[in-house]
Amino acid sequence: MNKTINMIVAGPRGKMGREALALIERTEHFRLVGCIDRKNDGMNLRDLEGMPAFDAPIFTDATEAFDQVNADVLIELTNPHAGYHHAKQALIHHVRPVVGTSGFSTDQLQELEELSASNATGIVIAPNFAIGAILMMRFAKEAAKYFPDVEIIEKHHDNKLDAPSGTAVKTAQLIQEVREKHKQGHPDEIETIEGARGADVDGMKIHSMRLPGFIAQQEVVFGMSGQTLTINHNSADRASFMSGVEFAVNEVMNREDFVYGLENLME
Ligand SMILES: NC(=O)C1=CN([C@@H]2O[C@H](COP(=O)(O)OP(=O)(O)OC[C@H]3O[C@@H](n4cnc5c(N)ncnc54)[C@H](OP(=O)(O)O)[C@@H]3O)[C@@H](O)[C@H]2O)C=CC1
Ligand SMILES: O=C(O)C1=N[C@H](C(=O)O)C[C@H](O)C1
Repeated sequence: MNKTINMIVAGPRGKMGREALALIERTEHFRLVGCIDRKNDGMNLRDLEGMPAFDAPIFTDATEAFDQVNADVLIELTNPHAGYHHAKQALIHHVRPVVGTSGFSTDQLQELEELSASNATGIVIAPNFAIGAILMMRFAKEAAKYFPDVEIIEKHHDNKLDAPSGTAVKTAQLIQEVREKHKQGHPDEIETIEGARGADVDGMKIHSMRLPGFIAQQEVVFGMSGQTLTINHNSADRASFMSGVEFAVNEVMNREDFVYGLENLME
């Protein structure tokens, strides 16, 4: 039998937070001990339509939450500003964060890595929890060894705060490990409208679409003379992320280090 894992969820009323609460409810050894929300308007989680009936306390202050509740893991699903603060407070209190929130800067990631080391507390930051997205990134890295010209097109719902997506940034970083820096396209190309060629990472391009109707989709398009190769991943619902959240929570319990990307926890 698995040991019970006590959890705090940050962002419980959000689209991902709600899925995380449902995951906790259906997983025998997961237990919700608290939530961190932006506001506490007296509304209990059980008052919200479609939410599992938990009695866990809701905190608006992360420090207070970690001081008052005995938690093993923080599931962080808010926004880059709040998420960074929550993850930091969790590490300071020796609570292991599992972070889905995207949009952290390189400096913030480094600070969290240092804090994880100085507190000997594990943290998993997953730019994408969906197994298909992890495989898309792995296949893209493999393909980049043979196709050095590549552009990433990510498509998300129009409530997304960060661009490019965490997944696109991570994909570009994995490709960077095998691709030599070089400028793509015509050497003399000019943008007649600024931004037309997208964001630039060592000469490869990232394009971010934001439209209602999308949840999360990414295409990694490779090209060489006479052929193109497209690797496409689509999350059609947010439940697609939850097996990855479950996996990360179980794994982080055995870690005392900083892990950036679920692929680092897979064989
Ligand atoms: N790694 C992955 O696989 C995935 C990651 N994500 C990422 O997860 C994050 C959440 O996404 P999503 O659920 O779609 O976003 P939502 O906007 O639906 O939810 C975010 C929630 O966080 C709350 N919130 C905002 N500020 C704070 C705060 N200071 N303290 C506590 N709660 C706060 C919001 O409250 P309010 O509405 O009142 O502001 C809202 O309920 C994003 O960064 C997204 O990119 C999303 C999908 C998959
Ligand atoms: O905001 C989202 O929705 C998503 N965010 C993550 C990202 O930035 O890559 C993961 C997934 O794409 C959904």
